[in-house]
Amino acid sequence: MAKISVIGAGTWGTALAILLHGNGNQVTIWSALSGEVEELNSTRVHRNLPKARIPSEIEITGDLKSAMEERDLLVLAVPSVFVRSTARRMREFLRPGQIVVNVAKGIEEDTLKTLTEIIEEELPGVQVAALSGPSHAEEVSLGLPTTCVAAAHKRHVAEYVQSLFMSRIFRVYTSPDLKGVELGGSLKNVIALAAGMADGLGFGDNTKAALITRGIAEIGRLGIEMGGRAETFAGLTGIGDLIVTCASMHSRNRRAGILMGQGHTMEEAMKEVNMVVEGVHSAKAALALSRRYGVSMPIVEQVNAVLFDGQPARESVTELMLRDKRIENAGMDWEED
Ligand SMILES: NC(=O)C1=CN([C@@H]2O[C@H](COP(=O)(O)OP(=O)(O)OC[C@H]3O[C@@H](n4cnc5c(N)ncnc54)[C@H](OP(=O)(O)O)[C@@H]3O)[C@@H](O)[C@H]2O)C=CC1
Ligand SMILES: O=C(CO)COP(=O)(O)O
Repeated sequence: MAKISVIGAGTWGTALAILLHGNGNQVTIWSALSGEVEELNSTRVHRNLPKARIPSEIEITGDLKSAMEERDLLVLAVPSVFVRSTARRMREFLRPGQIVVNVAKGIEEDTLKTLTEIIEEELPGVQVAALSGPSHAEEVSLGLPTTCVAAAHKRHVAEYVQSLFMSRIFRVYTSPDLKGVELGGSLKNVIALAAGMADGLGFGDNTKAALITRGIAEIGRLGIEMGGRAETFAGLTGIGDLIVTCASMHSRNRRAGILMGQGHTMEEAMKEVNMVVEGVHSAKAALALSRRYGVSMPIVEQVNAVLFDGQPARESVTELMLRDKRIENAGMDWEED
């Protein structure tokens, strides 16, 4: 049995806390918000997971010091925009040997850093990992079979995280490709916004398949240029997570995209979804990275135009359809005629 604290009491943090408790670990949930601590302590149910009871053995606290004391593993589950500030708050309580596993998906807009890079910067010397994959909290909390990947620079860190999360309903693979795993998990949210917009516009399965396929091509092009491995983008944290996020009604990004496709503004869509829509926070970073690395990302460009330049989603589709004619795979060509 390990002692684990989940730092962040959102939908995902809560679902993972219940899973880790079910695996026989001693689990604490910490929230930055005192109202949330009180609500969860009194109801023992997260508002977005109404069918999943939080067992009474899980302590829920707003005291970060006590939540970090003598813990083997710290699961960082706050939205990406709070990762830096939360890691900074954790610095004075972190002890040697404690492992931090990040489960949020995003890229910092100002620095273009991945979330584990931010954690390493704020918590020097920490052993860090990322857990990612096609995994909606709503389904994990119901015990529906799910697969994820634990990625870390060090094999023993990845295998430790694997051993704690792995269960009958939650299969965990390991990967040394931390960069690729994190990029796949954050960039797919931007493409999922586009898939939602297509749904909101009333387009069909052909359009969805096109966005998923061309979307993973964009993600892979950038990810490989940044040092990620091609195999990772063909795996659970790449195409796997992209498929679930573009197809599932649980997806916050897809739902926000649907609303925008129906004509709502980005602000209206985020308010209506009322949970973190990470693609909106990662879209500018994705575009900036595509320019920094000289990689073409036409879907990401169009999502940015809709989000930030007021371009109607329907116009973006036309722009994508009428781009210059090209070969499907730039790495492939004919012998000269
Ligand atoms: N939900 C899912 O299925 C999955 C989510 N993820 C990732 O996990 C991360 C968290 O998502 P999720 O749990 O769904 O998000 P939610 O929207 O459910 O929860 C966000 C949480 O952040 C809290 N919060 C608000 N302000 C702060 C602050 N200053 N510091 C720290 N926390 C704060 C919110 O409190 P309040 O509600 O009171 O505002 C809320 O508890 C995201 O990066 C997401 O992409 C990854 C895989 C699956
Ligand atoms: O990352 C996720 C599933 O793997 C969650 O996606 P959404 O944030 O779009 O719900």
